[in-house]
Amino acid sequence: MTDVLPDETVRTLIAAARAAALHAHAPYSRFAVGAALLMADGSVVTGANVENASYGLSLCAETVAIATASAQGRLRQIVAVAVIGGAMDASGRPTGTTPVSPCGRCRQVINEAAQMGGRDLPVLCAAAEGDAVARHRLSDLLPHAFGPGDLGIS
Ligand SMILES: O=c1ccn([C@H]2C[C@H](O)[C@@H](CO)O2)c(=O)[nH]1
Repeated sequence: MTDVLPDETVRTLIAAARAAALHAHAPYSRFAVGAALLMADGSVVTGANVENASYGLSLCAETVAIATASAQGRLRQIVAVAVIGGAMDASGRPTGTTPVSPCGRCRQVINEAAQMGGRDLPVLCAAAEGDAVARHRLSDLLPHAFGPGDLGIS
């Protein structure tokens, strides 16, 4: 269990999420989101939002990152999540200084990784620019969650 993330780790994860957001496919909302997962071995897995012409089929950055970790057989090894986002400028770079918080569906997707990994994940919420970081725990963002334990799975 990662209790308190060192500031350097927080900065590294946010930088990775910002780099990932540059690959967002977000021509409809023009809101780029990047997510970075800290893995138990110290490596980082990232994702960016992938929108769709059928708007409701769009994939959030956090979900893309978690699916990538799962595809690598590492769903249980996620120890922290960072998310950043912001409105894209003309060149496609996310902008702004207001931290972004995971949407409700992403909180539930993060919860699957958290509960299967036996952790209460730190979720770091930052903006495209600036130093503001809101440090949450998943259990604060999604209290009383429905999860694998409700189906007898651990
Ligand atoms: O937690 C979130 C919230 C929103 N988005 C994306 C979805 C859509 O592409 C864009 C605007 O909602 O931001 C994410 O990637 N993660």
